[in-house]
Amino acid sequence: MAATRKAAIIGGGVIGGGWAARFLLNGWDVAVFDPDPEAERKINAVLSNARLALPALSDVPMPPEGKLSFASTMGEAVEGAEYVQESVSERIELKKKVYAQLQQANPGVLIGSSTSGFKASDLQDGAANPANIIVAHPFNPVYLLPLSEVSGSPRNPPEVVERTVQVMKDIGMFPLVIRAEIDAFIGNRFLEAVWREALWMLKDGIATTEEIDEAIRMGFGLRWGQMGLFETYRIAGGEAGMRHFMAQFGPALKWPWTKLMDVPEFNDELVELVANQSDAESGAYSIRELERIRDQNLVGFLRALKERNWGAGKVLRAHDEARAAVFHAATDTGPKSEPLVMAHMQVLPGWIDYNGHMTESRYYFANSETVDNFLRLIGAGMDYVAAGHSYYSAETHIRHLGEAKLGDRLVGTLQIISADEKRFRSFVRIMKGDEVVATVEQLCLHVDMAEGKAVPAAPEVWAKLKAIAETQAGLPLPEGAGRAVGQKK
Ligand SMILES: NC(=O)C1=CN([C@@H]2O[C@H](COP(=O)(O)OP(=O)(O)OC[C@H]3O[C@@H](n4cnc5c(N)ncnc54)[C@H](O)[C@@H]3O)[C@@H](O)[C@H]2O)C=CC1
Ligand SMILES: C[N+](C)(C)CC(=O)CC(=O)[O-]
Repeated sequence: MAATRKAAIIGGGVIGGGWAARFLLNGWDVAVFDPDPEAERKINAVLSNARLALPALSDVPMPPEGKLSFASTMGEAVEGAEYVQESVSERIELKKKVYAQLQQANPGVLIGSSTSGFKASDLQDGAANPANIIVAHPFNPVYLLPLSEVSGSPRNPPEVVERTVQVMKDIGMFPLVIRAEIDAFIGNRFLEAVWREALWMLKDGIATTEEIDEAIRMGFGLRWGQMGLFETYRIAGGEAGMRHFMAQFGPALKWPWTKLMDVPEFNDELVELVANQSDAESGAYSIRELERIRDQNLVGFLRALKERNWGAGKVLRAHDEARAAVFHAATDTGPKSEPLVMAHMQVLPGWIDYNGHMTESRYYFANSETVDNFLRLIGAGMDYVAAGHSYYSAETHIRHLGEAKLGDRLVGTLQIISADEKRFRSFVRIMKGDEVVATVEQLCLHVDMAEGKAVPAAPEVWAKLKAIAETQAGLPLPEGAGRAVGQKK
């Protein structure tokens, strides 16, 4: 087992709480330092929401959750930490003071800042070790949205950028390295333009907060989340693509379509206008309720992207694959005279039914995971299928013996009861610790997929299957094997 990694989160507000949840749910220990006496309560509230949302994006077991602690000093928080995410309020003098204390306590530690707009050079000025301070700007909610804008200065050696990128990847984020230092990076420069336009429209009485939100969520907001700006406009150019789009809409750059050159005056009147309309639009919900609604919408959206291996969905798949490799490494790799450990699984949020238990179809899925890994082991994995042969299930009997609930970790073991060149009969136990929660007995036939009929397996596949069957031949017939539905014991 690899040693648990530790991150220190300095500042436990909206963003620090989100980072804490992402690190913890990815198996890191987290120490938070925040002088606010309410910080612990707030972080735990964010964490409860994150526990409902982030695991719902995963199709492989989550790593065991890391330990959360609240440090009484910054030195205590950063002790033994591999990485610090600074998330204190957006005031440069405060951030610099924090870096001085952190670097005094742990001079070599890598510090990523959540700043929404300060350049790395500005944050580094006057620091004892400027090379180790870099921007890692996230988007809210940090535990669901993968983007982290990694922005360094010439004072950051390439290894610091690379280490930051690696930490972000290790917690399932998409690190976007910004190639030139600019205020507010890419995301906020863009959002600021949209924000300014929206404030003008409010101030000029053109639209309400609700109407502006509807314009986004009923239309272009849905496009941006899956294709961004340029890919969307490329399609808007029709078959002639981007060039036609530019020819048609380029002249609009000179038309009065935007007020971006001006900034509305930021005064109490503007604040009241925005805040009152926002209360009228969304005040019926508490912030935590809105967060949960937002999270569940994002989970559905992200899962759709994951299904299609597109955009942010690609990042989710890659993160699953990296974690799956850890669990695959803990499965058996050869014959053994006891049931083979073939799959590690976790009851994830999407697996639960209205009774609060693992839903029926997931028992079949748990068997498939176990048998599919077994097929890979005997050389009948995806390459074999692509070459035209596969094992098809012909008969399956599931017995439900115990309960599996949200978060439970399950292991699938497989025993071969009988096998020949054309078929095998397997007996899978779905285990929760020492308890058998289900058994799945199955007959699989080896099939020529083009012919659609059972044929002998390739000699090398049969040799591996036979070796396992022979090694397990001395095992007693499992209790329950061969039972009919409803049969008395
Ligand atoms: N709220 C947002 O949407 C986003 C904010 N950010 C950035 O994240 C950072 C934090 O912002 P939020 O979480 O929104 O603010 P926040 O106001 O929710 O939290 C800031 C926290 O810092 C704590 N703090 C103040 N002085 C401290 C000190 N000396 N040591 C430790 N903690 C201290 C405060 O008690 C507070 O809990 C800012 O740099 C902000 O620009 C980045 C992305 C999005
Ligand atoms: C409003 N904001 C500048 C703090 C926003 C961000 O920095 C990113 C986000 O989550 O939109």
